[in-house]
Amino acid sequence: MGKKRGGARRRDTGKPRKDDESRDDVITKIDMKNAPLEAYYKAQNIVPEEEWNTFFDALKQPLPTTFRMAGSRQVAHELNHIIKTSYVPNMADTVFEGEPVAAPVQIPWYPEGLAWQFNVPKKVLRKSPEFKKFHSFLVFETEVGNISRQEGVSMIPPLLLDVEPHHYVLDLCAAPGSKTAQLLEAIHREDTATTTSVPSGLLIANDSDQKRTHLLIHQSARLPSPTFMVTNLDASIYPIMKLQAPGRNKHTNQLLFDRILCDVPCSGDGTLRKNLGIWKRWGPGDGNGLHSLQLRILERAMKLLKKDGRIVYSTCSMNPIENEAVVAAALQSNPEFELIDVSHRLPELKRRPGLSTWRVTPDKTVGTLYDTEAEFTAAGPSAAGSNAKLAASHWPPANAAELGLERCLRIYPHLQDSGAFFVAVLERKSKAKASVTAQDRKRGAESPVPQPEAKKPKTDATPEQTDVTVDVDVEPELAEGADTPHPTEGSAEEPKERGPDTTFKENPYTFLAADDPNVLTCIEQLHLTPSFPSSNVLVRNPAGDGVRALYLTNDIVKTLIQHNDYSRIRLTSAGIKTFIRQDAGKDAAGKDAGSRFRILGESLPVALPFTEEGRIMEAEVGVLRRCLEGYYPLCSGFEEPFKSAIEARDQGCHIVRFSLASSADPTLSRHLILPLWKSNVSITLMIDKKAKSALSLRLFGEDITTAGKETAKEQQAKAASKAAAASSSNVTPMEDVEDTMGVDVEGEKEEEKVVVAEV
Ligand SMILES: C[S@@+](CC[C@H](N)C(=O)[O-])C[C@H]1O[C@@H](n2cnc3c(N)ncnc32)[C@H](O)[C@@H]1O
Repeated sequence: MGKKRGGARRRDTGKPRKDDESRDDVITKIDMKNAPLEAYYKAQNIVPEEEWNTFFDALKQPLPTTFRMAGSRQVAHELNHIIKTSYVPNMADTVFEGEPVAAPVQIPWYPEGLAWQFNVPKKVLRKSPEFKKFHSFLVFETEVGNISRQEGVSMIPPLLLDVEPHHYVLDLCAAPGSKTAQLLEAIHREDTATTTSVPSGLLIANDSDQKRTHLLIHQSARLPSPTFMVTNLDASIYPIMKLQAPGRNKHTNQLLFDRILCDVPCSGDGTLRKNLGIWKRWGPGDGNGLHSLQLRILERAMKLLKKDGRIVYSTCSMNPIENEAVVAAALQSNPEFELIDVSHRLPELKRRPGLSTWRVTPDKTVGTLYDTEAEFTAAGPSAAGSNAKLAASHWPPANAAELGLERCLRIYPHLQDSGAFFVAVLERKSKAKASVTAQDRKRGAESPVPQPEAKKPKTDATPEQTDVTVDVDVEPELAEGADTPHPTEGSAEEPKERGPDTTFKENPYTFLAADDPNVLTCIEQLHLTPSFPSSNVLVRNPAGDGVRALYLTNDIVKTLIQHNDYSRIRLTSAGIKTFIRQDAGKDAAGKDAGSRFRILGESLPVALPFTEEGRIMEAEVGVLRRCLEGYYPLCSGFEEPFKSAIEARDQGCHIVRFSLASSADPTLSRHLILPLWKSNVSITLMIDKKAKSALSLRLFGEDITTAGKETAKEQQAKAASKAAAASSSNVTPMEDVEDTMGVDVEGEKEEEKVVVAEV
């Protein structure tokens, strides 16, 4: 299950739970102090002096719970309407233990009012009937991917990246994937509630931590996409991939991106309100140490970007060494880039400009800070912490004032009751504009361009070697500060070419021929239309194994897989698992019915546009109710006309359009399309039990599923035994220290998700 966040906070009146005693993040309000942290940020003047106390007090307050509506736009608006018109009015006048409790409110700056926040103690969520009901709704809708719990400020970078469905997008440090999900939604903005579009774009989510890449795969399962790939590489040496040159069979181009998100690893002190352990362990060395990696990642992104492309660089740290210093150094060495003014974007988001001056300390007590590298060097070896590895790029460059650093966004907790965050939006300019910028910067730079001491990306000076001709415009690498040639698309350097990675243990990715018997069988059994992209079907089976699952990709994902060694790019996932072969059990005569392909429930929106309309069955909401109430309702038990219709169908996968016209809630879609599996005498809905519960709550206002009823019984029994134990020991039972919504983006998700149909 998902990691619990901020969950280890000790209650004001209670002692820590036994299992909390060994944890370093268990901390009370009284421990929320760190003298070096306070001295450091005061010295950086990150907020005006008169604002300091408000700012610092806000850092000690519990962070509100925030969430946004995810999934297709139609479902998002539908659920938002339900929250606004049903749940919020219901919670509006809640009084708990004599105190009024505020209902959730929409986050004012988030587009279309699709994000919310609330701040109530956990016991309110558990004990107030109004909040409890809302909490269940959130938990279930989060489980099925219609709601994403995400810190409010962390929603900003993808919004400013301006992703469109045709863009090639790279998320370099992506895990656990809350921003990746937003990027996927942007690529899929043309999707309807029932059907997934097949955008021409691409999203590669990368993380260097192999375990965390699996969180990305899990996260993306909530929005199945044929455009999606996951890689497991060090972002600072991310390789250039090859792709098919249009119309030239034996030629490849280098893959450059329209949009790159660098949400880099950072000290995380912007998350002090929820990661309380940071109060104990924060030191200036964290940011100093991360600076070089952050800079190498941003500079690598710059090499991978198309001309006129956009990079968003972000951290959840307030430290200028991890923020403005990184951006300034990267701009210095890549003069064709500039910071974009986004002051008109998200107008209700309260923000402060980026800093143009900051100070650096090698001393963990923050006793001395140095304004320039020269001052630090002059202090000599006797200065505290002088052996710290500091580079010129830690300090503001001489021409910092000309870099437009005030265009960066700094978000602080007291501005709108949020976490702290830093965002910079950079664009690679076209030649004419860039040469002016470069000349200006050259003139402005009084000192040599600062470079970090720490290791630089291991890059060759030559473009990528390929086994076929590389069809790209390659220009010499732009000299720092030079005013002559500017790199064009395709000029990125390539880290040393590596051979296949033998340590990489994933199964291979093999495209099947369009007339492969497995593809033809799948098309025939599921009645797919001729428009089905049968040449974009891949399998992940080791050679010789029978074909079980078929994955679907779009064209760009296919060409990338075909032109790049999957182990070299450490490709962990590509495309979307759409069809699966399933044993059909016995037929009516008791004979083995063989195996048949079925559509995975969560991938139905991908397959639906290719399904013959005439094969979709129609049913009333009563049929759905029975399918939710029992695991395997008998075909013979349904009312006509569905009874005869289902009995006439073969064993295997069928798609049903349920009419919700008679549903009491007018805000719901009028249709719901779901896959079911027919065995010899019964049927079952092919969605997981949590998706069934979410659907049941939405349609019937209660969880009528068998699993839901069993869980409710277990919970009642647990509560009764807790109460009995408490009354016998005369002690109030300790509240659980669970995450308020039970699940977050790191939570594990079961297989399939509910699909709500178009009105
Ligand atoms: C701030 S987190 C990213 C959060 C993520 N963007 C999200 O919104 O869910 C930073 C991530 O960078 C990864 N990371 C650390 N060093 C890296 C490197 N050299 N290359 C790629 N990823 C790296 C970490 O494993 C971590 O998952």
